[in-house]
Amino acid sequence: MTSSLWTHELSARCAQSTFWGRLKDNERAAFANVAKVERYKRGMSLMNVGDPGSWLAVLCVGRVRILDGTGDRLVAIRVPGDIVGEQAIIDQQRRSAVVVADSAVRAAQVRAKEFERLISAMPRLLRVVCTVISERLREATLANASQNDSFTKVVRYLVNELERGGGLASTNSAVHIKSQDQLAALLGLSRESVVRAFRRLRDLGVVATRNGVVTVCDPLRLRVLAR
Ligand SMILES: Nc1ncnc2c1ncn2[C@@H]1O[C@@H]2COP(=O)(O)O[C@H]2[C@H]1O
Repeated sequence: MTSSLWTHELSARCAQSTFWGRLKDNERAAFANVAKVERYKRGMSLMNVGDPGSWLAVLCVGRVRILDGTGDRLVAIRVPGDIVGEQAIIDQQRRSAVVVADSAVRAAQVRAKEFERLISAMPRLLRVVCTVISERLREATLANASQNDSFTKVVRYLVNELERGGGLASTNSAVHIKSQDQLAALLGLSRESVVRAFRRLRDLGVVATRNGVVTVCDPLRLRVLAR
């Protein structure tokens, strides 16, 4: 695949909140210029905990699971436009997690040295990497603080409803709730905590709410928040 083809397709499809979605055209072109697209079959490992990190990648096609050191716990799911393997390049430590292809994957890989050159020439790239890492930290803080609290209950309720309807994988699936009062009663929560949970989910860009219909805009992120 020529670089102009994959960059064009990825730019058209990826979410604005991803690493690639945040880049300017000239930054995308510079990245693509030094990247090599590699293919992985479902189940193949891209990275293992403890490996030295000599490259990072932007996912072009497919999705990957991020698993913790035991290889058992799902930490995150990354989708086209997301960057993986950036931590070992930034802090020059070993790989922090296992990265496994969850489908057929294509990833545009850039070697550490090339990436160093890119960020020297285009320092904003480093800021974009920092933004992505900062968002991840925020999510982790939120997930930690909210284990088994009202937020998690609301998130898990939405995940269950989507799974029942078979819609977890697709974006913009709808969950119908009669009212926030009734949902609060169903989950044994106060109305205020349900309102707060939906506000957080809207702020994170995970759901939109309107007239008793909850539209799940980012089902993968919802799944990760439910863990
Ligand atoms: N909590 C997380 N959320 C999303 N991605 C992660 C998380 N932890 C590790 N990763 C990714 O998994 C990669 C494993 O290799 P690195 O440590 O180089 O870089 C890591 C990140 O790109």
